[in-house]
Amino acid sequence: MTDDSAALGNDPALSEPTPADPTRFDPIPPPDREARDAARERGRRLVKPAGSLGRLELLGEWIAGCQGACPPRAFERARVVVFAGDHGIARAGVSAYPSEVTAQMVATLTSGVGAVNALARVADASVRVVDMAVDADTDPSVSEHKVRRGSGSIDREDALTHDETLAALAAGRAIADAEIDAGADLLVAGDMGIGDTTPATVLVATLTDTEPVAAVGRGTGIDDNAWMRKTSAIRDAMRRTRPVVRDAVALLRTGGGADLAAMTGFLAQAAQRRTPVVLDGLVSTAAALVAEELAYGARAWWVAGHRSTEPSHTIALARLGLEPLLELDMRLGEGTGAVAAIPLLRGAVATLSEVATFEEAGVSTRTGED
Ligand SMILES: O=C(O)c1ccc[n+]([C@@H]2O[C@H](COP(=O)([O-])O)[C@@H](O)[C@H]2O)c1
Ligand SMILES: Cc1cc2nc[nH]c2cc1C
Repeated sequence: MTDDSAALGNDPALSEPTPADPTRFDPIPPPDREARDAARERGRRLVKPAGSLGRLELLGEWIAGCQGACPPRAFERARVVVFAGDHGIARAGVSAYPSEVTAQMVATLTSGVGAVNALARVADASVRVVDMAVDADTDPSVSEHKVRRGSGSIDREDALTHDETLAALAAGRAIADAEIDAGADLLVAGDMGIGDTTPATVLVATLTDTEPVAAVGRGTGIDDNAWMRKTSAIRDAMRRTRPVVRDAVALLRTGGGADLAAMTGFLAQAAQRRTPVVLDGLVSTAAALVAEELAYGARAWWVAGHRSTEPSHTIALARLGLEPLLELDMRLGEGTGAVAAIPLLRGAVATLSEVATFEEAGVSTRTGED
């Protein structure tokens, strides 16, 4: 949810499915200004002191703009897609956990017993897991879009080939299309991948020209020795990513991974299809930063669910101009921070649609007003 909302047209033809070239986007339409203004006006008439619901009011206005409707409708199908992948850089000792956890967690999340599954049930959202590059054989129900087993070790080689990068971007876009066509009206991109905070930090630090030491974080909870290895890995990877900073596809190829590329396509395509997204932590926000490079204006369709403890998450949010809804010191990924915020979005819709106006309730308005 950003403040700028330059008025472009509202042409439904812009909501086309993914074209043959996965890097090409039509101009991203902004959310509907009229519906947003109508929501602001309606908010003023509701039976409460003006502005007293604080940022919940802005959230409701943003949702009204995304839906092009005032009052906004209750979300009917909130959907979390968890993008899973392994990263060669994990072999450099940059995580507190071994790579095999990725495949094990894919099975856990698919069985519905992970943290994101529990939070999603509370938020009335459903969860889908997709294996983009897990370094193991996973269930065919999740591996339809798999690009490879493990992305390259970005300190010394590309994460992906050019064709794999395009395939992952296209997969993310196709997944967004399929979810929206199936009725999804609110999307979350979650992540699961041991080592993935290293490439995510590389993408953010490269795009924001940040020094590795200012961007590096503790990920799954690394000790000081692993922190030094991770900082060196980020530094080495950035030697390879800096020269391609202006080329989003080359950036994903050199410093990203198949999961990050798919999330990038997913987030940009959601905006192309006028579907609001709740961003999660560092990894989804790093992909969002790249998606904004590919599809300028996409950020107007995203709200930040929370602020993770990762320093580069704060850096990425600042660059996108997004203020997170929650600050709970979460650092799990999977989409958990985004899903934790969904009840706030539901509350913003409910207040705009269910609260009576002063007139309806027969309550006196502010002193000095007619
Ligand atoms: O989203 C975040 O901000 C976040 C912060 C720290 C860790 N994670 C999760 O932990 C894993 C990556 O941590 P690491 O230390 O292995 O790079 C990966 O599965 C992420 O989903 C996620
Ligand atoms: C157990 C576990 C679960 C996770 N979920 C997201 N990242 C994770 C990392 C670990 C280690």
